Amino acid sequence: MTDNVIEVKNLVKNYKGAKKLSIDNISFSVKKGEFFAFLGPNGAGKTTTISILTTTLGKTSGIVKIAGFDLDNEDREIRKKIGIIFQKPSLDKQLTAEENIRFHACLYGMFTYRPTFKLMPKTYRDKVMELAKVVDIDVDALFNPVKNLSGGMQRKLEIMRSLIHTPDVLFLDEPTQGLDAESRRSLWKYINEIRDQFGITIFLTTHYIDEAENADNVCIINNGKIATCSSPEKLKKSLLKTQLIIDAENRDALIRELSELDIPFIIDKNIIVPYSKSPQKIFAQLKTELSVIKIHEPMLEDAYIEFLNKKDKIEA
Ligand SMILES: Nc1ncnc2c1ncn2[C@@H]1O[C@H](COP(=O)(O)OP(=O)(O)OP(=O)(O)O)[C@@H](O)[C@H]1O
Repeated sequence: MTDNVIEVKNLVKNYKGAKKLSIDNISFSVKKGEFFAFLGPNGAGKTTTISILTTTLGKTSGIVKIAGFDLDNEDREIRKKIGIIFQKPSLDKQLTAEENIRFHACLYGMFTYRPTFKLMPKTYRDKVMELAKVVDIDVDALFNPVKNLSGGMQRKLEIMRSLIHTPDVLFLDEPTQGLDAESRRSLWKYINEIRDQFGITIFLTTHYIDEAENADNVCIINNGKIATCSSPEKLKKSLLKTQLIIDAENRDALIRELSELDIPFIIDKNIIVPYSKSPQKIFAQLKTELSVIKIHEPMLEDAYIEFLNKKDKIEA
């Protein structure tokens, strides 16, 4: 038994009439409970991949398995195992928040439809209240038409709806697109809480690279091909050096000392000393009194940009 909840092998998508393959023979897997981020520039193939995995778009060839079910002949089972939050909200604005959830739950065959919340079974009512608490939607908002709710609230409601059938995998396609910084932060708070509480696997595509900083694994897709798959830490280590940012009142003396010690440095606003192991060794050698000491830890975004730049140079 494999503990992979998503397995993709040699996946190809050739849109009708397109000149090149949008997905060009990609393979990757995601373990149960993992937070997996799928990153790439515009047009790289993220939405195409996520649409195939969530059964909303047909593939040209390849094997896709979700929660042990084969996309080719078990797509109905797959739909029951996944929750989806799309780039564009897909709520019915005329209905109340709770009605949106109720229709969804009944569509999934979890409950028989009843015309009011009160007439729905207790298990449904309890689940709605439990999830409303997790995503911090108050009871009044639940029974309000969606059109009266803010963008952030609607996103929370979508999370609630995607979780009502307790999926194994939650697919998030650019979930924070169009949200302000505060709503982005609170949305992530709820997603993390959901991970902790339910152990759900998260498959994320995003333009905000910082949102993938805490991912267990990151795959970068470029021109329909997987460019690299790795943990954010490994990706950063393989591409970037940590930097020491230093300066001194007597800058000339510091520059002279670094040169004499053969320590590579860059003169910027301060003096940047790239290092790979420990900064201790560098400090131990310096006699000049320092006025600035900072350590710059590279962010995933730095590694991502470096990686795409390198690839462009190689391919040019
Ligand atoms: N319906 C379609 N017909 C033909 N080509 C398409 C279709 N949809 C997408 N493509 C092409 O497939 C490629 C991948 O597009 P896709 O939307 O999956 O990229 P993406 O990484 O999600 O981009 P973005 O971040 O801009 O949403 C692009 O070259 C795009 O032009």
